Amino acid sequence: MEEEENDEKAILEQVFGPSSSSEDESESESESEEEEEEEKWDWVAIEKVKGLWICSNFLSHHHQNHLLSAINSQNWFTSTNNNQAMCFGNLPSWAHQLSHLIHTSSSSILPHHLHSRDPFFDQMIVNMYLPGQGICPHVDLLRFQDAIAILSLESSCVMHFTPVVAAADADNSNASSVPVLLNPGSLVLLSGEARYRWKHEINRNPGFQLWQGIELEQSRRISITLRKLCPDP
Ligand SMILES: O=C(O)CCC(=O)C(=O)O
Ligand SMILES: [Fe+2]
Repeated sequence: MEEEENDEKAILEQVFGPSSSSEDESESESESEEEEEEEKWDWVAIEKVKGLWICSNFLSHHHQNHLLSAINSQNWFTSTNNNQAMCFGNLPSWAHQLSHLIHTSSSSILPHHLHSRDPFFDQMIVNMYLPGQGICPHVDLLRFQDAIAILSLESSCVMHFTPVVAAADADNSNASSVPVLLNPGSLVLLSGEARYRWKHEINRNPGFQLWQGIELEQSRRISITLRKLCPDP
């Protein structure tokens, strides 16, 4: 167990630098200590959606900032008409290391046949959403294997999951929609039913981003989706 924790720490340091390094001058010592705490990953199963897990504290503020700097240095979103970047096969080193980190953290929640595949992920989409922008209900393409990870950065949002097979009573379809809060630094993992039998959606139109009755304030949101392609037929 202790060995596993050391392993996690080593990976985090490799990816983001030592957590004690204070690149952000405004970061106080007590905040750094808090972030050390945050490196313990708490996976929570979303009960109604089998195979859906969230870790709200997957990355500390410090590590989110490192990741955002790495994304910014790719210059993907400097032009206003570009809001998506895709990589196949050769992921940038920071994404490769993020994949490694997700792999390490998910050993107890993913079925063995998914956790043991190599490479764990070989495809990445980075999406940039301005306030009001989201993604329509969908199931990810079947060209991707099971087990999909989505990391959120910058702005919180609510992702809704709805069953692919709609409830017989159409009026009741809202009742079976399951909201999940994706805060910055959170990671969701979808496998099995969550990946194949539920659609996911982010509606950031005014009035739709409600969490516990309160409308979330929106700013730019960046997400990193990691998946693995199916082998060629
Ligand atoms: O941006 C997100 O959080 C979700 C992205 C997504 O579902 C997709 O690219 O298939
Ligand atoms: Fe998706």
